[in-house]
Amino acid sequence: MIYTVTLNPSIDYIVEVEDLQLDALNRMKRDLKLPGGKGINVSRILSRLDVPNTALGFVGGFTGGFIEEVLKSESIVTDFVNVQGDTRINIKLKHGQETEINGQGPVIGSEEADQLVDQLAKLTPADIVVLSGSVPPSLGGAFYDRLIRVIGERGARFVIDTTGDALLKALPYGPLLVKPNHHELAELFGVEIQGREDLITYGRKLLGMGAQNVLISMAGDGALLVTAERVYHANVPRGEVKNSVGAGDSMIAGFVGTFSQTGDPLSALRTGTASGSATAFSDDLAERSKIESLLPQVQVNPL
Ligand SMILES: Nc1ncnc2c1ncn2[C@@H]1O[C@H](COP(=O)(O)OP(=O)(O)O)[C@@H](O)[C@H]1O
Ligand SMILES: O=P(O)(O)OC[C@H]1O[C@](O)(COP(=O)(O)O)[C@@H](O)[C@@H]1O
Repeated sequence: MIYTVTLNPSIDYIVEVEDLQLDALNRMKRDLKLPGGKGINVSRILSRLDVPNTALGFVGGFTGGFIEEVLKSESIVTDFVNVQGDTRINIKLKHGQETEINGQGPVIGSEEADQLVDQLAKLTPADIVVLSGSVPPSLGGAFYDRLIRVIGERGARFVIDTTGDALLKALPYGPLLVKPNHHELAELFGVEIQGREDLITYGRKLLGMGAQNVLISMAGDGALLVTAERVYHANVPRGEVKNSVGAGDSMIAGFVGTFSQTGDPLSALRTGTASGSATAFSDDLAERSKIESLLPQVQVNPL
């Protein structure tokens, strides 16, 4: 079974304006409220690809209720811990460019945190846990460490998609996959990345630090998969970009779903890339039909 963990879910409030004027009244051209948070996005795509999974994490208030309702309507299995405060609302402002303002999230108490840890204490070696997104400040910087130690004790595997220190601290535990985008990779090492060779160099550093597979996503330029054996490039299909929020999460879902079924990192890379692009070409996360229609256009080549 695949479990996704979203410590800090969100409603993604997507707002489109024609021409953003600062310090003035702007009127929305279009708006859309979607359940969000990285692990929740992974669960939605896994379910569309018919990969059994359960979404874990913390939800609260009317915003948390909205998320649970939408996931239920999509027949997604959830086992969230309920918290007192409201799940955050993240603003995704489209004004020719995409500007994002993400909230901090509600306070998570220590008993609530313990409940999530207890859920992971029931894992088996056949399970994969996808740990995705930021950690609410009230949980403290070491919370992922705590979860990863429990996952390790149970013999299960894990994927981690987060940034900075939380990601660096997870590497010695041997994550099955990490997926920084090219900007996050540069930030992680405090460097400027000039081209593909630099990306590969820093991708290999992550392997050396413990990751089993490093997937570097490059938005419209596709992705690189760095493994112990080789480096592969996947191109992106052609299409009109509508909303790239959740493209990275969709890529992780496509990769992990296929990898869990085939053990083959190359077909996982193809499905991951098609899933990421299918979401970038959709208003909400991609539908399965869109992912399948793009798959034939994705080619994976060794470098
Ligand atoms: N503009 C785009 N055109 C085509 N595919 C895209 C585009 N943006 C994202 N994707 C797809 O989604 C994947 C992840 O996107 P990316 O923006 O790199 O991740 P993140 O959302 O984590 O920043 C890319 O590798 C690609 O397959
Ligand atoms: O937990 P964070 O880092 O604040 O990110 C949460 C945001 O990331 C998203 O999951 C989208 O992530 P990606 O675009 O990287 O796939 C949104 O749904 C959500 O608003």
